[in-house]
Amino acid sequence: MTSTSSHPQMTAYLAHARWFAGKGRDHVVTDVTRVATLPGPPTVTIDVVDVTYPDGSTERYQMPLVHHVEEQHRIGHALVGHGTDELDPDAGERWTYDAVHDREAMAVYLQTFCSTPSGGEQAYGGATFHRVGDHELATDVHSTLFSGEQSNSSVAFGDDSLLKVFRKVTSGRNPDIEIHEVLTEAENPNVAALYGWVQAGEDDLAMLQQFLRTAADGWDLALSSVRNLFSEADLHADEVGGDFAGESERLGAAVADVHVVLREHFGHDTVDGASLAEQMRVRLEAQLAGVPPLAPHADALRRVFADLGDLGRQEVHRVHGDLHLGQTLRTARGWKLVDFEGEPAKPLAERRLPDSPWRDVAGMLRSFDYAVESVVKDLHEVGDPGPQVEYRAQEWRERNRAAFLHGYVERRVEAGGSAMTDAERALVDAYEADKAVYEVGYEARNRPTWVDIPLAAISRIGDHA
Ligand SMILES: Nc1ncnc2c1ncn2[C@@H]1O[C@H](COP(=O)(O)OP(=O)(O)O)[C@@H](O)[C@H]1O
Ligand SMILES: O=P(O)(O)O[C@H]1O[C@H](CO)[C@@H](O[C@H]2O[C@H](CO)[C@@H](O)[C@H](O)[C@H]2O)[C@H](O)[C@H]1O
Repeated sequence: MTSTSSHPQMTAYLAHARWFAGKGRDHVVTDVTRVATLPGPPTVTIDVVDVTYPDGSTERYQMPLVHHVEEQHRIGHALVGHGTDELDPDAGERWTYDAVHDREAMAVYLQTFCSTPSGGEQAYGGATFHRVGDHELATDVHSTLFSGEQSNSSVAFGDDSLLKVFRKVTSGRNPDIEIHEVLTEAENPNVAALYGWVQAGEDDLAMLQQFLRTAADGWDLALSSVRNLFSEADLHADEVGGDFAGESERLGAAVADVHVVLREHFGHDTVDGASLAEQMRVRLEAQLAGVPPLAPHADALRRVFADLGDLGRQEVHRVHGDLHLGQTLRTARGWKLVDFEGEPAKPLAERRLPDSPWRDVAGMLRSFDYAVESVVKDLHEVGDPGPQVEYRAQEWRERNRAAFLHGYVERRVEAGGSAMTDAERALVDAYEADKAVYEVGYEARNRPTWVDIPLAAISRIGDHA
């Protein structure tokens, strides 16, 4: 059922939603399609809205909605609209809210998953709920919306399961679900187990997975290690409390383990190394047009990619695609990787293509640089941290990058792969430059005060080119 009249309330709600990519641009919700009504009470619907921009481009977003007869003051911040619902006029006047903010609505989602048979599926209108494995979902629990929601909305059910509602609807299999399903079936210990998902036709709408109760964010852990080091400027990284190198090495092994499963399951191929270098050059040229701070480094970067030399054939397979410390969680049972959606800006079809595993490795290496430099940046805000801190920063960066790489390569060799070749080392260096180029664009758009971190890395690369 679709409504094509104007939707001013929905248009206004999107303008302030954190996950709405069109914030700050003129936009209008042109169509609303009701995909499903879930068995309540309260009445919960899954709507998909079409957003149109002045240049004629369109995007689709998912809006799980809860419709109450009475106003719900406790979730007033999530009010989408009040009045008669065009898609259900017989229901009379209702107060409609973004469902992820409402515990009663989330209990309906959970109940719907519970009544879906293990390993089976159940359809509600145009939405199909799927269950994976035999985990018995806890139902006597409260739901909590994660406050850091960015491109999606994540809701924890107690400390048992986690629902991730994908906001931007893109046609085709969502790589996060697809990869979690494969790694769960392979019993890989480095991800949260997949418990189920919601699908509408060809589109994946949401994913239910194991809640990692003992998880600590890898980015936060790395920052506290750096801060520890800086608090004792006379001590080396291996002498001061909070040394991270052991964790970095284990994280490298975890990434290698995940790569082994992805390679086996989705298959692998080889491509001419020169074509990977050419892709980096093309990405650079595309970024240069819209990101002025990159311009002074353009020639040095072009040289880095042009000088890659004869890399021979290089292996490609499915990878994470946007790996950094913020996508890692340290639990009591070791490291877990999250968010296999790939680079957010890329079209979905491209994110599912095989890619070089060294791209993920380079993403993590860049992240160790980010961790240390973001703490240095904080120190600069309160005065000059002095040369000793710069020296320690470099020490932390090199120590943890080396440990991660060692952990990765060693596990790869244990799994039957080869040691790192000179060509692969050159490829990792180039992927780091490539990622730093992407980061300059990302920071210029989202966090302009951070742009110096990838720019400084590019300058260092340029000095050696
Ligand atoms: N299975 C999980 N258990 C507990 N916390 C998780 C789990 N998966 C992700 N998280 C937390 O939720 C945050 C958002 O998850 P993520 O998959 O990166 O969503 P998004 O696509 O919105 O960025 C992560 O930074 C992580 O801290
Ligand atoms: O939103 P995603 O997590 O998919 O990734 C995007 O945002 C990241 C920032 O949160 C960005 O990562 C960059 O900043 C990180 C620190 O905040 C740092 O660890 C990464 O190395 C750095 O690339 C990521 O690139 C972007 O795709």
